[in-house]
Amino acid sequence: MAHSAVLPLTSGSAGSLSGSVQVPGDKSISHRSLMLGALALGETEIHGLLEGEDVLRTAAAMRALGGAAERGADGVWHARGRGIGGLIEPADVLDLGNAGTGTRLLMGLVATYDFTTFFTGDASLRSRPMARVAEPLTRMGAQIIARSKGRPPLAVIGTAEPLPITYRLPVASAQVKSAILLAGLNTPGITTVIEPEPTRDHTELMLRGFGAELTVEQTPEGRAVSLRGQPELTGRKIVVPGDPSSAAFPLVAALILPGSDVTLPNIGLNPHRIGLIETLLEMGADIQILDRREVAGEPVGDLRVRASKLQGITVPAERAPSMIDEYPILSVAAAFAEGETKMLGLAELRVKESDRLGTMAQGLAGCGIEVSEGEDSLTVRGGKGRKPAGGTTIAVKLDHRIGMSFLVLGLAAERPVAIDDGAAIDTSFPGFARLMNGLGAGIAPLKA
Ligand SMILES: O=C(O)C1=C[C@@H](OP(=O)(O)O)[C@@H](O)[C@H](O)C1
Ligand SMILES: C=C(OP(=O)(O)O)C(=O)O
Repeated sequence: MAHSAVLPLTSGSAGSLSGSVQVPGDKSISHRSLMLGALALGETEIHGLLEGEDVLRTAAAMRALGGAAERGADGVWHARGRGIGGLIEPADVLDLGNAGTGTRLLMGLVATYDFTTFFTGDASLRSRPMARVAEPLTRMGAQIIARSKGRPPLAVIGTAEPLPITYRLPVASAQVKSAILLAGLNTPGITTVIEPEPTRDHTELMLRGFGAELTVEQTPEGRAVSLRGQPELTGRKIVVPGDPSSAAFPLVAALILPGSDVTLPNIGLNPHRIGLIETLLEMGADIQILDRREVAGEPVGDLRVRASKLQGITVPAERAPSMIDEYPILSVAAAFAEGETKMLGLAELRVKESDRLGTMAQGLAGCGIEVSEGEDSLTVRGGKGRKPAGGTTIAVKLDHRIGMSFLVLGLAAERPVAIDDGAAIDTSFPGFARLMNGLGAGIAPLKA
């Protein structure tokens, strides 16, 4: 899996979008299903796995740790494990590419094994803070040696005698929560994570589904998740729903292109993931949720989206964990709304694949949009009856969500918008340009 070649893309003014398209599988659920499937005894069958670069790196890492994770000719993935305690020391460095989730969750998974694992990734991953995971894992007995500020490359020296901990999350992060719970799998006794602000709970749902004993309790300090260590996990069937964070791009494109009517079937609607839908509905979006159902333990539904007049609103800080990856595309929607949209509580955006607050503010300004960047907030002033000017090239800094956001903006701007490199889009949304063009968009390679 070599890092892909640079791929400049451009998107120009499109008419309306119409049709029905299935977005790829959920990235969070895909990582977790490979990890738990390659730990559990017996076979885990995974339908609809996201075959994006980030997830393929996790599959390779699980194989290096002694598990099995293979794609069948029919597109169904099969994982098989050696049971809790059965992982083996990888013979080489694990290269997780662009994936923060893969890296942080795997750091937890290997921390309670008596061996050493080395991690690295691309330039974006090597700039991301891992101390937030290293700190609780150290309390459990592991040692982590990293570059300054906890950045990769790093080594996790696992412990042969792990200690269960009770840990209160200092930042709202499903990745940190999950890393501790996964470390707790090979730890005797009860490991507890307390989260003052609830974050996505796919790890909890899936651990239970594989047979672990896990309880969730509301305490004065927050939501306390407790896992009994050394469970016997057994393989199961997993059906991965469409990723709501990927659906966000065609969804917002349909809202801002007059006359559009798009259906996005089979989208995950976990309550900890739908902050964007909630926000857009408050802004006046015409989004219908059809045929709500439960598939393999996760809520799912079909979204029908029609072009809408949007109004600016204030998005409260407490909503951030349920739409943390959606602020780049929300800020594009805000550029087409009447009035001001204020997004609060965004400090975590500074430590994603790029500093998403800075990258969005700069890019929107470059497209002629009035925007102001606070330390942990972003305010976008849209409307005034004019389309954003566009007509610029955005440096995406290896950030898939920045790339896709500006390509969506270009569809509805006065002049085309280009991105310097769309290769990173494959990390979470392979086939993005093809899918968007199938709905009527005009996204194409940028000719030199
Ligand atoms: O647990 C996960 O799968 C994820 C959690 C979020 O990160 P944080 O936990 O750092 O907020 C999110 O940004 C990321 O894309 C996926
Ligand atoms: C932040 C993201 O992913 P990760 O942390 O896994 O790199 C994302 O997909 O927007």
